[in-house]
Amino acid sequence: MLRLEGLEIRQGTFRMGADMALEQGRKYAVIGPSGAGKSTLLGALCGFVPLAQGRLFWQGDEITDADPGARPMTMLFQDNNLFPHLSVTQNIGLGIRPDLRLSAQDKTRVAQALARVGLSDQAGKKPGALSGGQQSRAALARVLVQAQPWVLLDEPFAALGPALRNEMLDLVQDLVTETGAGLVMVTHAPEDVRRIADEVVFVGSGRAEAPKPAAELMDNPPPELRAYLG
Ligand SMILES: Nc1ncnc2c1ncn2[C@@H]1O[C@H](COP(=O)(O)OP(=O)(O)OP(=O)(O)O)[C@@H](O)[C@H]1O
Repeated sequence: MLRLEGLEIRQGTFRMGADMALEQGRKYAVIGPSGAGKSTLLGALCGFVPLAQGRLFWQGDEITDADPGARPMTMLFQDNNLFPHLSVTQNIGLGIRPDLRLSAQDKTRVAQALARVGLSDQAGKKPGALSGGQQSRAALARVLVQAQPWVLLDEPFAALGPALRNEMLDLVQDLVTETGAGLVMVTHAPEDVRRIADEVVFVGSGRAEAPKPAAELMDNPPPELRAYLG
């Protein structure tokens, strides 16, 4: 369990609070108006945004001040964070060892991850030579080799068309189910929530609300969420 205990997060004059527990293996969608603090919340979980107050626990161990690399999570951003001068294989290898000194076993893991996302035949290419969907697949393969208990996605597929976005969401869903990872995904699209999320964290009015079951909440949204959904 990932426990957010009395968090206060500040970015300049912006402030938000969060107090909740996220259960291992569940899929959470983070939704709310633009500027409400969704990305800030993910940044705070990953250690990119410092906490002004409160404590963060993973499986009972405090990780409030842990370096981003020492936390039990991988973050995937919209731009996929692929290095343009490295091949797809090397980009994925970075998820195992930043110096790319990979053992035979590591190389096998990279090849398996590439196969799992359907990119074996693109392994030697640079990211610039891949389509948008293939770049997303490469980024997901890197998430896969990192094998962290939590995967955090910040509007990862917003630049893709609807059919491709659904394909990627289904792939994410399959990958987290296969690996038992938990998922926290920021999205603006209610249909994404229905497609993938078990629970919803609504961010608004300076607070990230504790998670609520997705189907129930989307069928019967409270006033603030109803106003956001339009
Ligand atoms: N580096 C920063 N310095 C100062 N203020 C910041 C910084 N980053 C974000 N903010 C402010 O924090 C608030 C929350 O921003 P955040 O990006 O988390 O919102 P969001 O809900 O993810 O929005 P969107 O849906 O538009 O991506 C905003 O008011 C923003 O202006």
